[in-house]
Amino acid sequence: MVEIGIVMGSTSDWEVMRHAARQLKDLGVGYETQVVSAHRTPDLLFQYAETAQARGLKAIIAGAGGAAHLPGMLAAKTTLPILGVPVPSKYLKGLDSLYSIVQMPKGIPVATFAIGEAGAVNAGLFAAALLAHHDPALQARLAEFRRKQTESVLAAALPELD
Ligand SMILES: Nc1c(C(=O)O)ncn1[C@@H]1O[C@H](COP(=O)(O)O)[C@@H](O)[C@H]1O
Repeated sequence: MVEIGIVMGSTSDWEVMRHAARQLKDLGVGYETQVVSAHRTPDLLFQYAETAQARGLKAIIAGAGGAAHLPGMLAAKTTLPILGVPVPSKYLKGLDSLYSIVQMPKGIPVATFAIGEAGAVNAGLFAAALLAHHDPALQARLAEFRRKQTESVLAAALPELD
């Protein structure tokens, strides 16, 4: 069952956004992926947002770079939670993406994550946490992910000096 939408402004965002998909896949969460752009495919954006809830989506992860209007415009057209991922941009290194996504006017919220891979990973984990609220098996898988992460950090050794 597809419950999370992962959308991005361009195919060039996939290198970052695939990390959100990876988390969801590893946790057994059903997701779909699609390129949707507020600027380049505005009609598709409206259609995607307006049909998302009826199609069974519970949240949408939206990644975009530069003048990143995609997450905010989705949030304007659906009351589903929108998880915004600022994709690094060529000249401003993603600060433009971050500011575009995080500085929403009051009344239309977008949950904004870190720039780049860490943001995409955490958006995936956060989406899973939203669903886990009503899914004990998923909650257990998330807890196991945390347990293994802790284990690998504790097992890590720092390099010796020459
Ligand atoms: N920020 C947006 C939106 C949007 O917000 O609707 N649509 C595309 N883009 C961004 O443009 C950047 C460059 O895109 P190209 O690599 O296709 O030129 C991408 O990071 C994309 O998210």
